[in-house]
This record gives sequence, C-alpha cells and structure tokens, in this order.
Amino acid sequence: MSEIKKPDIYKMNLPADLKKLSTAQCEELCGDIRKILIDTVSKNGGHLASNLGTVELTMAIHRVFESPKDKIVWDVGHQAYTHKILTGRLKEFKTLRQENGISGFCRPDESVHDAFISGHSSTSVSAALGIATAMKLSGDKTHHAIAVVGDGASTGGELYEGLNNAGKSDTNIIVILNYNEMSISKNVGGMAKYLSSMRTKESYQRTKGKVERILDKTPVIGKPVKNAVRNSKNAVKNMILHSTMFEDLGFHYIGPIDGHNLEELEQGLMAAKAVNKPVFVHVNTIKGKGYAPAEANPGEFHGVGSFEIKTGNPDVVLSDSFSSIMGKELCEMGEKNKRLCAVTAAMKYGTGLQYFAKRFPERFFDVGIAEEHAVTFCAGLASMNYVPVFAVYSSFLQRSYDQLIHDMAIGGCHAVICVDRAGIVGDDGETHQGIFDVSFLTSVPNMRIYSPSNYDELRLCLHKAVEDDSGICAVRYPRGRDQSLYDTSDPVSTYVYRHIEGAKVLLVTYGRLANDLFTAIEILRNRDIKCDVIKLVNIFPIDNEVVDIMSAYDAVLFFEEAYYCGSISEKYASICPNVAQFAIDGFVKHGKCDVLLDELGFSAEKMADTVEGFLKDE
Ligand SMILES: Cc1ncc(C[n+]2csc(CCOP(=O)(O)OP(=O)(O)O)c2C)c(N)n1
Ligand SMILES: CC(=O)[C@@H](O)[C@H](O)COP(=O)(O)O
Ligand SMILES: [Mg+2]
Repeated sequence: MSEIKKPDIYKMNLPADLKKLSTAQCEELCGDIRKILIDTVSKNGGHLASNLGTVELTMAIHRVFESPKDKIVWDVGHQAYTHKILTGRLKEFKTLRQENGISGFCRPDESVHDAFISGHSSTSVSAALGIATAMKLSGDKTHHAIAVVGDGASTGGELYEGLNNAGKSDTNIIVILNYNEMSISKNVGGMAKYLSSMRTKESYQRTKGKVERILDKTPVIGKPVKNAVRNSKNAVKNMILHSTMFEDLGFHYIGPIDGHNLEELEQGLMAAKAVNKPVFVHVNTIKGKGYAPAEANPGEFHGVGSFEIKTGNPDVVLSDSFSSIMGKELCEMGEKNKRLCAVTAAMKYGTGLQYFAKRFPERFFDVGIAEEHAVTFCAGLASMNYVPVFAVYSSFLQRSYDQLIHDMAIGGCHAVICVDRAGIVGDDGETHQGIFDVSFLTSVPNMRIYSPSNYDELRLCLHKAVEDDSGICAVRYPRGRDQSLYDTSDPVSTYVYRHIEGAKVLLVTYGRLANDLFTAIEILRNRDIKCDVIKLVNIFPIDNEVVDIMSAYDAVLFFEEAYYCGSISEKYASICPNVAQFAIDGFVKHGKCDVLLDELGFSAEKMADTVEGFLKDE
C-alpha cells in the first residue's frame, strides 16, 4: 500500500486545506486532533468525552461545507473544540478556558466561524432557522445553516419548537443529530428511547447490505429472490424510514450514519447539501471515542478538571462541595419526610442529587434538559401536597421564569429551588455565570431566598425552605466547596450583625463574599479603620430589622456577587439613601473564579481598598 503523505496540521491553511486531503490523510489528522484534545484538556480541564466523539463529524462538516459562508451552529457548543482547531484556532487552543484565552463554547466575537453564541442547550435549531431564513431573504440559495445537536440537547423543549417551525420552512437548514446515547449521564425519557429505536435502523441497513451481497453471488435464484426480498424490504424500509418523526415534521431524513466513518459521513452530508429543503441527518457516535477511560466512562469525562493521561485519574479529587452537602442533607430529610421529592434537569451528579436518587429512586426525577418543564412538573407535585426540591444551576434556571410565576407562584405552590452555581462559576464564562438569579427571582411574588455562606447555614436553610410552606423558597449557593475561615459555630438563617465601638461605617454582603469581607475587615482594622458588618442569610424579602440597623450609619457599603439591576443592594438602597452598591454591571467572561472575583473588586484586598477609598472621599 502506498505510503500516506502525513498531513502536518500545524502547517495547514484551515479549514480550506481539508478539502485537498484524501480520506486516509483525514483519518491520520483525526488521530492527531484526538491527541491535541486529550493533551490540552488534561492540562486545562474542559469537556473531553463530547469532543472526542465529534472529531470525524466535525472534519466531514468542514470538508463538505464552506464555513463561514455556510453557518454552523453547535448546540451547547461544548463539543466544538475540533471545530475551533479546524477554523484557525489551533495555535490558541492551548489557552482553552484560560484567562484571556479562547472560550470553551462558541463565541462569534472569538471567530467568524462561530456562527452563534452557545452554552445553553437546545437553542441551535431555532438559531439556525433564523440564519437560514435570513439567507433566503437575502437571496442566498447556495449556502446552508447547519445545527449540530446532541441527543441530550434533543430532550430540551426549545429544540422541538425549532424543529416544528423548521420542518415546514422553505429554507436550507440542515439539522445534524449527534446520537451517542448520553447526555451528561445516560440520556433519559421517551425521546431518548425513540432515538435509540432509530439507531437500530443502522443494523437494518447493515443486514440489508450483507443479504444483498450474498444474493448477488447466488447463481440462478439469487436475482429473483433478491428482487422479491427487495420489494418486501422496501415495505419494511419504508415503514422504518417513513416512521421517523422528523420526516413527518417535513424534513428529508438521512441516516443513520456511522459518525466515525469519514466516507459515510461525507456521502451523507453531500446528499444533505444537494437537497434544497430542510434535512435531518442522523449520526451515531461514541462519546469519548479514542480514549479508553473516556469511552469506559463518558459521564465522568463529560466535564473534567486536569487529569493524568496515562490513567485518567483527576489531579484534584474534590471532597465535599455545596452540591454534595445539599444532596446528602436532602437524603437525611427524605428519610423522615416521605413527601419530599428531588428533581433534576439532566444534572444529577452536578447538583449532588445522586445520593437521593440512589436512596429514594421512586421520589427522584430526572426530566432531561427541560428546566421549564421541571418547574411546572414540580408545581404539579406541590399541588398534590408533595414537597418538590428542584436542584438546578442558576444560569439554566433563567429559562423557567414564566413557569415560576405562572405555574408556581400564582397557585401559591410550596416548592424549593436549590439554585446551584449561584455567582461566578469561572471557566464556563458568560453563559454560565450565575449572576442573574437574584434579579429574576426577587420579581416572583411569594418568593423567599436564602444565600448561605457555609455548609452549616446551607443545611439550616434547606430545612427552613422545606418546612416553610408559605410559597417558593430558593436556596442559592456557589460552585465548589465552603472556603470559610471564620467561626461558623452558630449558623443562623436570618442575618449576622457584628458591631464594634466607634465604627462609623457598615459593610453588608451575603453568600460566598462573606468570607472575604470578614478578611477585609481585619485588613481595615490594621489600617485603623473600624467597620461593622452584616452578613445576610435570608436575603429576600427585605428585613426591616436590617433596614433599621442600616439607617443608623453615615455610610453603608453593600458588596454583592450578582447583577446590580434587581439586586438586593438595589432594594436596600431604594429604602436607605446611605447605601452604596458594589455589584456586577455586565457579563463576566471565563477565567479562574478567584481571579475574576478580584477583577470584579470582590477579593478581600479590593474590598478593603474600596472602603478606604470611599471613606477618604467622604
Ligand atoms: C439549559 C441547559 N441545561 C443544562 C445544561 C448542561 N449540559 C451541558 S451539555 C449537557 C448534555 C448534552 O448532551 P448531548 O446534547 O447529548 O451532547 P453530548 O455531550 O452527548 O455530545 C448538559 C445537560 C446546559 N448546557 N444548558
Ligand atoms: C456544558 C455544560 O453546560 C455543563 O457541562 C457545565 O459546563 C457543567 O458545569 P460544572 O462543571 O459547574 O458542573
Ligand atoms: Mg449525547
């Protein structure tokens, strides 16, 4: 066999040069790309398994289509690392998710090849349809808008809103389903089952091929038998092919395709490109492909910190976190309270609900990536006097705003929302920073919000929230572990007030910042500046006792790790004119948490400097 001229990815003009390569050279390149993915993510952390599963798919997309004229929209975008490598960001790829480095998701401001912002699930078809419609309006009949969506993201409601609209649209939209049977953990729900049934079509296709090859070699009767079988097979095939929901929605269906076979992928995509109507391409892949530890445990290797390549072992093994403490406490409560239920939207492990799921499988519900549905589902449980606890990341809860008002609050439901990843999360950047939940939750009537700053307060607030049947109780806490350095012997669920003689200024905060604010007070004491402090735990509704305390000071400086508009500090400032707000006034990019908090002015040193500067200007 002739020696394959091995392409040097570092010397290629990407993505254009891809089209000049043979399939064999592309296969070589896929191996090099997998090495780059594993090497980089083992150092920086990130989403490994999803990206290992989409190497060939991404290569085929960029060989068949012409980005950026063809617009590729990645759903969630956590699986777009190969896309970034093949669109001119190979050299920067080592800066993945680092301070001032490239994002772990798609960002149009990072590259013209990133057609649309990504980070939250199930948005790609809606965005791609908007783009395809704009192409049609501007007379572009040759290029395509391509949505690449996983089977997990296919459990999200917005995806069906998009498919429903796209199927009957006279546009050049192509939807590529990347089916790997996994969300973060095993995919759930009827949709997952349906897609799995479509996956078996693959075996049908393979069997068909084998039977035909045998019959071709069978003398005399082979041909007539083949025709007879073909006619009956067509009936079967038509039943399977035309049973796909996607064709019923108006799409031309192509698949299933082996998502690691470049030739098959490119044939399928070429066929899709040739059809000038909405097309649905079904691709089967293996999450974690090409790295044994990730293939064996794709859930573990969905989102990882740095790890040892040889073994796959993480460099840092987390002990406890706010999530795990919540999950374990909920288990204890579930023993006594038989009406307690736990709900997740495809984030069982991320939210710490795996313990409850194991102990009370009949009262644990993973509804898929469907946060809107989750809230209304919880309201349904509550309407029958069950006590639902919905554990959800702050930024993912953003899409359930109407359900909180319409389905939960108006009916006076009692439900608990454990708002995890509240505040700055760091590496995931703008789409995942949990800085807006205070603004939207405080605008929901009958809402109470706790923001514990340590594990003891978390446990106490969880009990208060479950027992308080006056309405919706949110308990919000940050990503990671409790880093409190100060005494937590007497946890409270209202507020902590520390007063010293001669202090002229009051500092206020809540949640994770409390730890650094107490340190800032020590720093200020060493600069001969005496400050009193209030740490809020029950942050909403407004506490009149706190208002009275604030009113007695010349100045109150309120530090808040949340978006300023609709914040708690804004509410107190509207009652007490002596309150100065120090909150967040925009999106926060990706980076290490402590670096971002310092840049926002929320490190102990920075808060001390702010107080000193403020008093100088008084
Ligand atoms: C609204 C929303 N909810 C939850 C998540 C968290 N999340 C990120 S990726 C993912 C699973 C995606 O599964 P799939 O689409 O099948 O992609 P795969 O990783 O299998 O390639 C989830 C639940 C999110 N990004 N957005
Ligand atoms: C892609 C996505 O949205 C999730 O994988 C998210 O990145 C998980 O965040 P944590 O790492 O905080 O669990
Ligand atoms: Mg998947």
